[in-house]
Amino acid sequence: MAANPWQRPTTKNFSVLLKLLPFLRGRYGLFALYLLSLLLSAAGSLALPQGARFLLDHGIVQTRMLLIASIVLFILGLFTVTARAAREALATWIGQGIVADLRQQVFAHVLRLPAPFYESFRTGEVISRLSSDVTILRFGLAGVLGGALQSGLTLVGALLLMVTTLPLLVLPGFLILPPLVWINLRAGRLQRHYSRLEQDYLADLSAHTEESLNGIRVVQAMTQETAAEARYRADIVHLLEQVRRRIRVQVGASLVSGALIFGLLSVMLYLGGWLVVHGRAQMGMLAAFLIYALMATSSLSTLGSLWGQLGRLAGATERLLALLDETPEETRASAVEPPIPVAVSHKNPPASLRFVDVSFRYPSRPDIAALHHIDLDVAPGETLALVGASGAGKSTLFSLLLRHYLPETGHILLDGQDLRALRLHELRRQIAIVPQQAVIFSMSIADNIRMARPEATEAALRRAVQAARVDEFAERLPQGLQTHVGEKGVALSGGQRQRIAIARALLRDPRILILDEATSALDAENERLIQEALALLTADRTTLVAAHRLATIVHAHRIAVLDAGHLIALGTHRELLRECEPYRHFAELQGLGSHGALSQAPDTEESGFYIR
Ligand SMILES: Nc1ncnc2c1ncn2[C@@H]1O[C@H](COP(=O)(O)OP(=O)(O)OP(=O)(O)O)[C@@H](O)[C@H]1O
Repeated sequence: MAANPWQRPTTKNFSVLLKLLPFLRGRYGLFALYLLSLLLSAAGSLALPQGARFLLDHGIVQTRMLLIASIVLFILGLFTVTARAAREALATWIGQGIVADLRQQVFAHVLRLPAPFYESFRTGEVISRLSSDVTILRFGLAGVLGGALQSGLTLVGALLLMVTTLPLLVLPGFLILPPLVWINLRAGRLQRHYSRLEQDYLADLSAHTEESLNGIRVVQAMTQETAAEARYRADIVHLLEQVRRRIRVQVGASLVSGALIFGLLSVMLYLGGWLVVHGRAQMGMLAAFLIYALMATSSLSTLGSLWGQLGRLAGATERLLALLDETPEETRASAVEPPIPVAVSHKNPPASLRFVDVSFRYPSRPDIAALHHIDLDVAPGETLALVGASGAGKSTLFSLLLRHYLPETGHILLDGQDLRALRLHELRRQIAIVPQQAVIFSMSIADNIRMARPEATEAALRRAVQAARVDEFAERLPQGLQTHVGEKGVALSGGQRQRIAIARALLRDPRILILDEATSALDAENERLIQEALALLTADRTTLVAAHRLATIVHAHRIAVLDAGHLIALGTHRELLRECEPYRHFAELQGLGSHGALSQAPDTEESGFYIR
């Protein structure tokens, strides 16, 4: 099962269901109608035995009376059936409406949860809550809560009528009530426990499904199908084990309760019959009493079995509401300082950036600092390259800039303003990133690009498409730019996906551009073409580029060398070749040493070169 215990909220009481009450807002009228139909249908059902009592006590002596009785029965039946149908329809409609609202609210909320949340919370778990827990609520809210209300009302009504009909016969009921309640409470608790485990295994199943299918190519390439299947099978076995236990408790409880209930009814029949034989009660009274007793006991056992399901419902509600309790990104940051709106226009000049003593550790790896006391100034319009071995901290710096995480110490300033003081939306509107692996959504190529700036004109889209060389492969597709690319863009090559990501950045026209190994998926020819597009893109805007291939960044204004989270040197390519041993070594490995591209690389006079 999943190792992280905080992902598994448990519930010992049902008060969590009360938290669904705010979702009734806007449905009060329907809910009042529902309560009315609930009352009327219960009243109708409880009135029927009175007819039987009347007929039995007075005997069927006249055909006229029989006719009236039949008509009354028909009208009462019709009334009850109508009220019941209205009750069920309203319960289902209100229940489904509440679940739809809740689901929508939870989805909107998880979309805004920050990177640290997704570090410790598997996406499969979130998906499971939005699917299987929602399903429990969808079927349970009307069925279980509605059923509980109806059975509770019928029980109270039937008990009252039993007391008013033959009060003496109610007394034996007190004998079996305590064991009956105890059995049902105990069974309910056990069922709740097993249901919770069942849900946990279902969540694991979802997480494993998601992981395996997301990485299907890797699973297949590494011939891990059998291992993935075995993991899945193990979850199913555990799941079925919980189902088996739950059924065992359910069957045991209903057998024992059934035996107690029918024992009680037999005693009541015997005692009631004795009263009739001795003239102390009438036949009709006894018949009505027994019908009410049957109604009361069957309501009681329905409530007993619903008790277990109520726990399931409470568990599912708690899981979904727990997601709503997670703090979204904007709130986290604005708690630090009040948000200050920033006017953004595409005509704005390039931004300046400052990293002041920035250190950071990932929440999931608190023992290792991914960045140590980084001090770095990036001038407006400057292209600053970040180089360093894998894991040096380049992408982490970008994540901090995008405020996926907040620095542990220090500040990042954009145009002199702390990122924490900016509204997240405003900050990210000013930045475009071309990541190492472009994420393509299942929609047309045009829409994939347009998501960077939905309001962009057709002409702007065309320009971005041409500059990023998307047109070269899009023209060969059946519907050109309108071609729907499959889930995650499986129909596209890595290079084609990257070109779409570059087109997105071009269309976004940001003040700050982040290129995180943007051309690593391209072949030499495409890389050359894209470099031209990137030159357009980086001109006149502040750019941060991470690259392993130095050839792609020798023309950057300055290059920052990172090593295990430390900024060890900063300068132009020439300066670094001269003064920075790790950089020289790096360059020589790539044939760019002092005899290579050095001579062509620019050497900005005031580069602010230093080595730490
Ligand atoms: N989500 C994460 N959780 C925990 N540690 C992480 C996470 N992402 C990166 N790290 C760690 O932080 C350090 C810096 O990683 P980062 O991804 O910033 O390196 P990088 O220089 O971008 O590497 P690459 O060139 O391979 O992309 C590494 O030690 C890495 O293992």
